Amino acid sequence: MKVKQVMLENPRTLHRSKTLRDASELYKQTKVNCAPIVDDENNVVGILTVFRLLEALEAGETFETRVDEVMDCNLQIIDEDTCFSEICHKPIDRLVIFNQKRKLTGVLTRIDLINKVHRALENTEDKLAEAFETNRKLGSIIEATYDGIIVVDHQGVVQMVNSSYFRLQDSSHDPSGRFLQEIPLECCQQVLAVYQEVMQKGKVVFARFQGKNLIELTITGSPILDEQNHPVRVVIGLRDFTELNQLKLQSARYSEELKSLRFKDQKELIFQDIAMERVVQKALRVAEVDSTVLITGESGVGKEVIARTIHRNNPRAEGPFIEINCGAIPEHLLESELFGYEKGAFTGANKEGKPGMMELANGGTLLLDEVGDLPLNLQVKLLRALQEQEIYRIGGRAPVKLDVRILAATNKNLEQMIAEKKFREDLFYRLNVVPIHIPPLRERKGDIFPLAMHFLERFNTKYNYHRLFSSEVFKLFEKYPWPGNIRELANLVERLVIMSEQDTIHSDQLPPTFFSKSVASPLQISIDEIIPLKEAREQVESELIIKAFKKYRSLRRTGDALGVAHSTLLRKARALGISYEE
Ligand SMILES: Nc1ncnc2c1ncn2[C@@H]1O[C@H](COP(=O)(O)OP(=O)(O)OP(=O)(O)O)[C@@H](O)[C@H]1O
Repeated sequence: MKVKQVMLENPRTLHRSKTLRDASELYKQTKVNCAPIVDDENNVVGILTVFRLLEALEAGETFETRVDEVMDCNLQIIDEDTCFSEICHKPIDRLVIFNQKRKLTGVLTRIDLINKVHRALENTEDKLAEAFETNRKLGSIIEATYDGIIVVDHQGVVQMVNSSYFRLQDSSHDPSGRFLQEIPLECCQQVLAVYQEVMQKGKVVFARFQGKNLIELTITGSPILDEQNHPVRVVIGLRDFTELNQLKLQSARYSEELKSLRFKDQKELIFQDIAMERVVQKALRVAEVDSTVLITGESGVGKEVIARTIHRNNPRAEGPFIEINCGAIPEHLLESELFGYEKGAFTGANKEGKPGMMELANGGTLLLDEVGDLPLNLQVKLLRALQEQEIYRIGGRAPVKLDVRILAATNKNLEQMIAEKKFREDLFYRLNVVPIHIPPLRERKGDIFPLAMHFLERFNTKYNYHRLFSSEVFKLFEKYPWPGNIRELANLVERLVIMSEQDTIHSDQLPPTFFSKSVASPLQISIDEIIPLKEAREQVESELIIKAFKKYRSLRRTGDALGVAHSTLLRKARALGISYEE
């Protein structure tokens, strides 16, 4: 502290001819207790303190006495930049302070000094209290930090640790005061290496530590530098990822459990065979994203069921699931069904116009079932819609934005159709982003029993029966090739439940196809002449359909017997020119 910081600045002076009365007036006015006395040239010639004035009065002087008669001439002259510690032993009453140009700038009196020191003390106390509070706050922040903290000095001695540190240490012993290499931590060597590197480089250093039992730490060393930028202390932070890893593991386990619960929750999706389990796993995986999926498999294997499973497990699950059967809608209506139309687009159109299935599926999923039956001109339009993510209604000019997840299903061999130029290759690749093939029921025999039981329970509940299958029935079920797949199985079980006269359903109630040779060996067809395969197929199909129509006289039962969906049956009959009356 310099003298100029504690002196009384620019004191009022008294001319040496002034009296003690003038001096006492000056003290009263300026509330000071001393005054430098100057001569005609304004040189300081003495100093008169209150104490000296009182002494003079006591000794018999009067208020009319001149100040230069009683002033103290033994002046102590000090430079204002002198350190206070150098002058504090001198008689303070008499200090007159000059600046470097020898100009009077202040006086130092005892009372002023006491006041100043008192104020400075008060100030220091406030600052100390502030520092104490900041220290306390910093301390509690360090304590509250989840990371373990070790502060190490430049000699490698631990100065302090926070309480989080003890989570990582095997014992509760405070390592403060010990050398860093002695701290009881599994990662002690790595901590030491970090400390040494920080001390060398004076920069922040990171390291990773992988211990036993999923223990994983990030070690950070940060230097505290002195004024010459040399590290004097190192703050080491230990961030523990162990719990995070455990949580990750736990959450992975939960999500696995959730997945298997979801498996079980697919009430409409019964499976036990490993082949089908793979299909379902693939479907659930692809459900997490929005890729286009092409589901293939024979009629009735469950393509639509898998499509619904994908939708239900997709973030779009709350959105609509719209299915359009491209094979069941007459060609001239299909376009307006798919894309919709504006009012007055064509004769017979709804006056208000109508949104198409693609538009209705916005925010959800669109299943293009029997996509192989899509006429070529619509294949082009569909491809454009999928690429542009927008459609035009028939007669509409403004595009409608699409946000639809597309699933397509078919029982046709699209690759063969491409070769025959009946299906566009570019559309095929656009749809076949993720292929899912569902094997026929005869190739996943493990599903026959659970499916049969599932349908038995469903129809028992529906019709309020308590039917059971005899064991021979299951044996025959397993041998049967199920050309109509699960649809055929479901229909058969429903029929057996209704038609059976007793609760146990025996094998003799099964249709003759279950006992025909064809089950064991392929059908014998006699061939008289060589004809093109396509023609032969059409002949066989048409004979079979006519025969089955005659026998069953019901579209549904005919379909069941031939193992095809009604829509497929109708389409085939139409294509072969077979008229059908129930
Ligand atoms: N795994 C399954 N669990 C329970 N029911 C199933 C399963 N797979 C299919 N089904 C049922 O079988 C019937 C036929 O299934 P789906 O319509 O999904 O077959 P598809 O392959 O789409 O047939 P198509 O090619 O004729 O359209 C439906 O009634 C469906 O509920």
